[in-house]
Amino acid sequence: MTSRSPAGAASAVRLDGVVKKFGDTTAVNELDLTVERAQVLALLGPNGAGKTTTVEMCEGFVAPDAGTVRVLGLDPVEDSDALRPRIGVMLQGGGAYPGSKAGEMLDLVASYSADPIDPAWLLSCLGLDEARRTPYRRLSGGQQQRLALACALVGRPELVFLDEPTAGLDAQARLLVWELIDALRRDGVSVLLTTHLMDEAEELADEVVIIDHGRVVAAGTPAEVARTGSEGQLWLSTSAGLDITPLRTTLPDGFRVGEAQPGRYLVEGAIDPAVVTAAAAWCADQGALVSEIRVDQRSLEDVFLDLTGRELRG
Ligand SMILES: Nc1ncnc2c1ncn2[C@@H]1O[C@H](COP(=O)(O)OP(=O)(O)OP(=O)(O)O)[C@@H](O)[C@H]1O
Repeated sequence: MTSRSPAGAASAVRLDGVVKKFGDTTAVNELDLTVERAQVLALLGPNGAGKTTTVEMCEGFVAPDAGTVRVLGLDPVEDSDALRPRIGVMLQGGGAYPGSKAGEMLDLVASYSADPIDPAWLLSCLGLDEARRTPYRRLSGGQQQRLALACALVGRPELVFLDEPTAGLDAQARLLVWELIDALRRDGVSVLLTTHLMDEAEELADEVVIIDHGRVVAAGTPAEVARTGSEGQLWLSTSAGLDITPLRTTLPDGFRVGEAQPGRYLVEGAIDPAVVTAAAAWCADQGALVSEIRVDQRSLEDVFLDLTGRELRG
């Protein structure tokens, strides 16, 4: 991935050749990853792929065995005091005192920040007005999740780490969190999120990185990743009996072209905009009018399963 940060500004997150081992297990293996400023990057991978370990290294909770980790240009372990006020961390159920009330908890986290967002306003944004005086242990799972998000955001961070931010939320709360993440990006906040939900990555992420066994197996925009290594299909409906040789000759090696049914032509291969243009031009050259062009898209989930396998992970 190329650096697209403004001149002088470090990327929000940059990992180069990062390795982390736990005994015989290599959780993260020569990982390179960049989150640009004001970008949402979704880190995807099956269970045990190394997502949490990667994020924990960025947060400074775990030190890498090799390679470099830079967050807002700083070393998250060495420079943790300088970094802490500038980042937001959403912990899964962690760090809470079970007896303390939701409002008190958020007020406490806000008190650590020089310029916090108004906690009452944030609770209201996240639909937690009524939960303000509720002890943490009495909050529903979805309310605890939204409170964790509020705690990550109350200090106006430049960069937020969100670990499965919508896991266990109902459809309404999920939409609310998606809108909030989108608003953060518009405000220039960078977001590194992990998720198991492909539609969440497709909806929110500027960049998607799929990791498996601690290595990157695909990276790019959701649309780019959905095209990764995939065979696509282009269907053209037009006059029957056209000469397909010119189209075959125009397309690079590896494409298959045929008339599947009279007047319905199928092109198989790595379909991109240039292939669609070539197919339309081929029809025009033969004086044939196209009544329909359809590209069968593969989903991010199809590609994810192709790359990481379909068997269950422990
Ligand atoms: N503290 C630890 N001690 C020993 N092994 C660990 C430790 N933390 C992680 N691992 C191992 O490292 C590998 C990567 O784990 P990690 O939690 O980073 O994966 P993940 O992608 O976040 O998985 P999940 O989607 O299940 O949360 C796994 O094999 C895990 O068992």
